[in-house]
Amino acid sequence: MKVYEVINLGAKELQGIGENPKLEAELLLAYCLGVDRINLIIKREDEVEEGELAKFLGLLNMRKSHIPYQYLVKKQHFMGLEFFVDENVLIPRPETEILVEEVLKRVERGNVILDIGTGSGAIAVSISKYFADCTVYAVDISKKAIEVAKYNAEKQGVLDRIFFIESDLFRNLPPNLKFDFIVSNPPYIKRNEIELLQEEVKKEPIVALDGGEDGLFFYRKIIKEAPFYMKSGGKIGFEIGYGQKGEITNFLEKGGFKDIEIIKDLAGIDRVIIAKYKL
Ligand SMILES: C[S@@+](CC[C@H](N)C(=O)[O-])C[C@H]1O[C@@H](n2cnc3c(N)ncnc32)[C@H](O)[C@@H]1O
Repeated sequence: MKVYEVINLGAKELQGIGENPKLEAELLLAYCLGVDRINLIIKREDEVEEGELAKFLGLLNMRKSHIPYQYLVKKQHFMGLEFFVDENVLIPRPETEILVEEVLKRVERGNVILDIGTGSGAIAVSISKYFADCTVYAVDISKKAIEVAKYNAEKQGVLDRIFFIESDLFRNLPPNLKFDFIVSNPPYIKRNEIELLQEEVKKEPIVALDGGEDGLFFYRKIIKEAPFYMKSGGKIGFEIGYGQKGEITNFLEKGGFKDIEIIKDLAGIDRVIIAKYKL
């Protein structure tokens, strides 16, 4: 079969699975051929070798079982950078770029930043890449996520600027460390809503999704403990879920934070919250 025929077959097979079956078929085939998607145009009329076709059909089947294509092609773009992803980490989302952009607007030279729940390292690596003059600590409770994040940091040439620590929130941080900025995109799905999520999302690590009974477990806990780890005048920034602004604002106000700012995403949903600790 020729390249374009394989793409058409894939797109047909993926009808009703993803949002853009043709694009996904192209991405899967490009991965099997070891080329960028753009090269498929030049290769349109080329014959696909038997082994490559078998690999493609295997991936197609996996995609039909709702495994996100990013896990199959092992990558996702975030902040213009290519991140390796596998089933041990959440696939970085475009909404999270808003959090990174807002942090980048506020970070100052020499700042020490903490990323809680780093996953693929999307936030920590992007901050480090686009603002070299800072030190980043990145923690995650998942050892496998830390391995992925380290790999991504190395790929982007920022491994020497990020300290990766396997840790339950603040627990394993070096003593007496105080941060200028604490940033987190914590798990924020209500536990009883996880079952209702899209099949693809349910293939992502549960530890990256489960925000406890009310989805607010991590905000409550981080906001309560953060003051022990923040410099006076330091900032905290979270990605938040739909409808969570009110309660999280409340936690922040009660926790001694002020100058609370809310940033909406492109859909007009309150997506990022930033606040200052005292001073
Ligand atoms: C929503 S994901 C965010 C991943 C990544 N920061 C991003 O924005 O794409 C949440 C992350 O928090 C981590 N996590 C969950 N519980 C944790 C805990 N108690 N301490 C540290 N990290 C935790 C998960 O392993 C997961 O990687």
